[in-house]
Amino acid sequence: MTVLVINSGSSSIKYQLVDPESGEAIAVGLVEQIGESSSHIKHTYEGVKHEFDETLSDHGEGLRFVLHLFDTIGPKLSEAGIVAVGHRVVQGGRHFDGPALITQEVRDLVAELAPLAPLHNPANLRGIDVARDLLDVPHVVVFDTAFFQTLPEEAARYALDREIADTYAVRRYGAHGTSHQYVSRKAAEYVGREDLKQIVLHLGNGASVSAVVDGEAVDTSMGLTPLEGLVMGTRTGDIDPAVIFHLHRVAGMSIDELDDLVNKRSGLKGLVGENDMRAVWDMANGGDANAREALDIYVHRIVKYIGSYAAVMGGLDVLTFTAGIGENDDLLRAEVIARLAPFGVTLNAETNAIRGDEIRKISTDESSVTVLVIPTNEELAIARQAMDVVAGL
Ligand SMILES: Nc1ncnc2c1ncn2[C@@H]1O[C@H](COP(=O)(O)OP(=O)(O)O)[C@@H](O)[C@H]1O
Ligand SMILES: CC(=O)OP(=O)(O)O
Ligand SMILES: [Mg+2]
Repeated sequence: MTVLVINSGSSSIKYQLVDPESGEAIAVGLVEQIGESSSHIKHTYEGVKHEFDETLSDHGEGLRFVLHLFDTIGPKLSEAGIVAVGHRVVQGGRHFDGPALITQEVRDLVAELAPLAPLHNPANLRGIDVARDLLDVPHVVVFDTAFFQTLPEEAARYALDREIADTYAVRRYGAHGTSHQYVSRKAAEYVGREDLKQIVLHLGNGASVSAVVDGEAVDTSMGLTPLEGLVMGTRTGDIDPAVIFHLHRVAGMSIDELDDLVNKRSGLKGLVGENDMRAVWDMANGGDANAREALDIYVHRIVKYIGSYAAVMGGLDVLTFTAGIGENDDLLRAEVIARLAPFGVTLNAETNAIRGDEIRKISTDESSVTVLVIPTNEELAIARQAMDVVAGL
């Protein structure tokens, strides 16, 4: 029994054929740079990584290519015991507080919500359409926003004209919820207690932070769209919204140009020209002052959120780093923790230097807060939620 999980990002598709019970990934792959002149595809099966360069104009073509790889390299999808396909969808608005079987109505809602996740929902939708066309099993959508449906109104409602906000469904929906839920549960299991005040830092290309009390989300940094909050690979995170009006008025930029600026040409990319954190470190180590400043801005924003969420929760028991940067960048973690020294948080430099897929505690036993690194696994979480839906059919 297996589940095929499809996680379409803004310019990528991550996929896994996974056994939801054991958690074993039977085949995993990644398609990158979709829509650029050459896309790169990696497909790993039976311990062998197969790589290709191919022109793939959109996510539909990308997914067709991937499904073809299963037939040529393996495992053959018709013989893989697939009982469901699980799709990641970033924006579910207020319609979904859990996974949903894809029906025409659900598909239409995902399409309708596209303006609230412009980099993600259209790509998610293309993946859904192609996969439904080619695989005749139940398809389930798992929403990034579902975990944040419990946010109290004081965190979810913006101080905006109430009628306008409600008419146009303007509020904080959050994103990366599947990861924040998976990681905060793992953290609770690790420390052996449910009654915890936790902060989860999901630092990937997109980045977000959540505050979780006794397993429920009470605040998160992404907002109406995945633009608000932390500094990201190409997104600004928090800025004064007046920056938009100002640039529209003084620089004559259109709304679409400004949308593109803040979503695709800002963040690390806007500050130093590179959106890959490893490249930013290389530049900073080579003496590039802008790159060092970008790291400072990145860390400053994270520390600001940790402080405010600790205050919102009235304390902090566990702080967890996850996703590409959170899991792999020990230097960045050390810089964040060093800034928390006045609050009694202390780093264990030895465990912080460990690399790998194991959960590890990177604070000392004396530290006022337990600091963990927990690899996220959105694909496994999606596979398990898809199984729950299928089991109820
Ligand atoms: N060893 C590393 N040090 C610093 N950053 C890393 C390292 N490995 C990966 N990353 C960063 O992780 C990010 C991608 O994270 P990921 O969670 O895969 O993002 P997404 O799911 O949004 O594509 C990239 O910015 C990459 O630079
Ligand atoms: C919501 C979001 O930013 O997702 P990703 O990090 O996959 O781009
Ligand atoms: Mg991601």
